[in-house]
Formats: sequence, structure tokens, C-alpha cells
Amino acid sequence: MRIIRDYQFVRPEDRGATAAIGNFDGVHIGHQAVIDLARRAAPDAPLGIVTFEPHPREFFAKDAPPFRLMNAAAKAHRLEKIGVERLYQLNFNTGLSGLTAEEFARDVIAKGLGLTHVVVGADFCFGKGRSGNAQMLKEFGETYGFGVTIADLVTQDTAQVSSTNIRAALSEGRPRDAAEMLSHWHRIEGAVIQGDQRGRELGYPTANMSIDGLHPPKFGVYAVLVDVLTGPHKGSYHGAASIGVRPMFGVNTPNCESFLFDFKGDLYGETLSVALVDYLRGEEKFDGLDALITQMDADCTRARNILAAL
Ligand SMILES: Cc1cc2nc3c(=O)[nH]c(=O)nc-3n(C[C@H](O)[C@H](O)[C@H](O)COP(=O)(O)O)c2cc1C
Ligand SMILES: Nc1ncnc2c1ncn2[C@@H]1O[C@H](COP(=O)(O)OP(=O)(O)O)[C@@H](O)[C@H]1O
Repeated sequence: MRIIRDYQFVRPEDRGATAAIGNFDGVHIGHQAVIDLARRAAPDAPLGIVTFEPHPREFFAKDAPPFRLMNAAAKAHRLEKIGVERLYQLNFNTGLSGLTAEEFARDVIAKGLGLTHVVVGADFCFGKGRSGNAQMLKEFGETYGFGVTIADLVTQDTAQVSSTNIRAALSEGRPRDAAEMLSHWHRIEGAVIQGDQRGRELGYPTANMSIDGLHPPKFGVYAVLVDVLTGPHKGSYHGAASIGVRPMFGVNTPNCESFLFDFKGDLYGETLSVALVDYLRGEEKFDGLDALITQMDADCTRARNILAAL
């Protein structure tokens, strides 16, 4: 998969794609259905995605609480996994956000990216002030020479599959419900950073990751599948992770800390992808470290059993 960030200087081999347009936060089954339509609309053309970084909501409401299900790198990984060949990850700035609907259709889709076909969800809005809708895109396509497919919204058990419902499932500690809507585990992806070096003293070294900018799942302890994506320890591991603020130690910045079972080694700086499988319990403040360690032992036994049964 090639990532193209600037729509004004696109190489000839990156033009002529069929692409789905949207934010695709989570890449859930609704998104995948839209992407499939793009694939089927022109099976011989490269399959593309047009998306925006930062997410337009982050751009317009910089102080709003974090809501993203995945960062840009995690989204790119997921899209590559499902067969996307061109990721047009457009820089969402004053210039792009100021284009009218027609300018976006003409200058970005047609002239800039040279797309032959685009697919959007039925609720798609685009252009300055969200003034363009799916039907208008169809008309612009006729004028500027690209095909347009409007995808229906996908539903499951009557509830709409949406990034919003996935966020709600995660906030309520229901990662399996989120996974059902995603068709894959919800994952937190990023680099392993330094913590307080306390874990190793507890007998539980934990690989720490920032969750900055991400929608926070319910704070607490999870059974997790951990993929180490880089470095000498590349591979898949079972583990237990704690997401939250560590009330035992009075820390305020939330993060994600994973203990990998049957593993020893240095993970600092490596990229991890941590899949949330089951929520085990809330974060607690114990009377002493021994009580915390006893509880962590129990958490790990439970997590091992859950993960062995997958
Ligand atoms: C399975 C598991 C359960 C945990 N439970 C709690 C908890 O209930 N309360 C808490 O404050 N921290 C909890 N933690 C977080 C630990 O306190 C933290 O990983 C440890 O302090 C190491 O921090 P460090 O990586 O910054 O050195 C848990 C961690 C793991 C791996
Ligand atoms: N089984 C393991 N699970 C997670 N990390 C481990 C494990 N064994 C060794 N490590 C290493 O130890 C580091 C965590 O140790 P810890 O004392 O918790 O330090 P920190 O506070 O910096 O996270 C990890 O980042 C990783 O490099």
C-alpha cells in the first residue's frame, strides 16, 4: 500500500484508482462494506481510500475530548490488511477545509487524485460548512468525469454499526461487542515508552503506551493479545493490561500498560498493537503492594484462561 499525502502532486501510477472516501475511524464492518463497493465498482483499478489527517473533528474542535478509535498508523495498518493499495491521507488544513463542495470534487477527486470512481456512505457530507451531500457528489461526478456509488448504512441486530456505538461499547467495558462491530479486536497501537520502572519491582514489568488522542476505553484491567510489530521480539503474545491512571500510585495521565506472559526482553521504542479481549475489573487502590501483586496474579490467571480458550 502506498500512502499519498498531497493531492496536488500525484504520480501517474497513483492515479486512476477506485476509492472510498471518509474517516473510517475503526474500519468497522460498515466501512468495510463501503470499501468493498469501491473494489467491485472497478475490480481492475487500484483500490484506494481517501481520508483526512488530522480527523476533521480534531481540526475544528481542538479542545474537544479525544474520540478517535485509532491513530493514523493503526488505520493505515488495518486498511492495508484488507487489501487497500493506495491511501490518500490528505492533510486536513485551512486550505482543504475551505474548499467548496464543487472545488473538492473538481480539484481533489478529479484533477488532483485522478480517481475514476468514488464510494461514499449515504450520510456523507463534504466541502466547506459540510455543504455537499452524496447526491450532489453524484452530479459533480457527471460533470467532472468520475463514477459515484452511494452506500447504504450497514446495520447489525437492528442497532446501527457506527464508530459512536463502538466507542460506547468500549466506554462500558464491552470490548467483545466492539469487536463484533469491527470484525476484529479493538487495538491500541503505538510505541513503548518509559514508565516509572516500578513494574519490574512488582514482578510485573509492563510495556507502557500513551493513549493520548484516543477515545479511552473503560479504565481497568483487560485480557489482551499483544502483537509486537517491530524489533527482535516481533510476534504475538498473550497478556494482561491495565488502562487508566493507576490509583495505587496517584498518577493522573492515563496510559496502557501490558504485561506479556512468558516473555522477557527489551521492548522500549518498539511498536505494539494491543487487542482488548475482555474487561476483567476496574482499577483499584489497594492497602499495599502485596495486595496489588496478589490481585495481579489472579488477573493474569484469569486472562490466561480466557485467551487460551479463544
Ligand atoms: C494486570 C495488571 C493489573 C493492574 N491493576 C492495577 C490496579 O488495580 N491499580 C493500580 O493502581 N494499578 C494497577 N496496575 C498498574 C500497575 O500499577 C503498573 O503497571 C505498575 O505500577 C508499573 O508501572 P510502570 O510501568 O510505570 O513501572 C495493574 C497492572 C497490571 C499489568
Ligand atoms: N513480560 C514482559 N512484559 C512487558 N514488558 C516486559 C516484559 N519483560 C520485560 N519487559 C520490558 O520491561 C519494560 C517494563 O518494565 P517496567 O519496570 O514496568 O518499566 P517502565 O516503568 O519503564 O514501563 C518494558 O517496556 C519492556 O521493555
